[in-house]
Amino acid sequence: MDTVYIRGLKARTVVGIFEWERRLPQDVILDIEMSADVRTAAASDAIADALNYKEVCKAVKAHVEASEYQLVETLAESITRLIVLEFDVPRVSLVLNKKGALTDAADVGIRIERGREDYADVSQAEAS
Ligand SMILES: Nc1nc2c(c(=O)[nH]1)N=C([C@H](O)[C@@H](O)CO)CN2
Repeated sequence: MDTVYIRGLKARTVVGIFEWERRLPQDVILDIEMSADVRTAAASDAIADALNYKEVCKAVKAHVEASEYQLVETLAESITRLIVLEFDVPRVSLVLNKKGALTDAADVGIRIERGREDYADVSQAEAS
């Protein structure tokens, strides 16, 4: 399987457990790797056959900026769910970097990997 990736996607959102974090939006930086078979797009040279990374960026940024989660875990899970279900991606790996959250650390965050099987119940419910 091939990979379509996005690195360093920046979005501003309310995320955190402290009172000041509920008031002040912060930047999160996302690195995303999506499994994809790129052979059809390579043969046709048509964007319609490709996993369009610009469309993924647009959808993820809009989703993150509208969200208000407490934990990076919840935010990360919601992003992988969106990518798998809305873009029909078999497997996605996400690094969510919450830069500036801790003064004594360069950055903190979370890395998760999810696949269609993780959201199988949702896919079935939406199909019926
Ligand atoms: N595993 C996690 N630990 C912490 C989180 C989190 O979302 N997941 N969040 C915080 C605070 O909001 C922090 O970002 C600001 O001090 C602390 N630990």
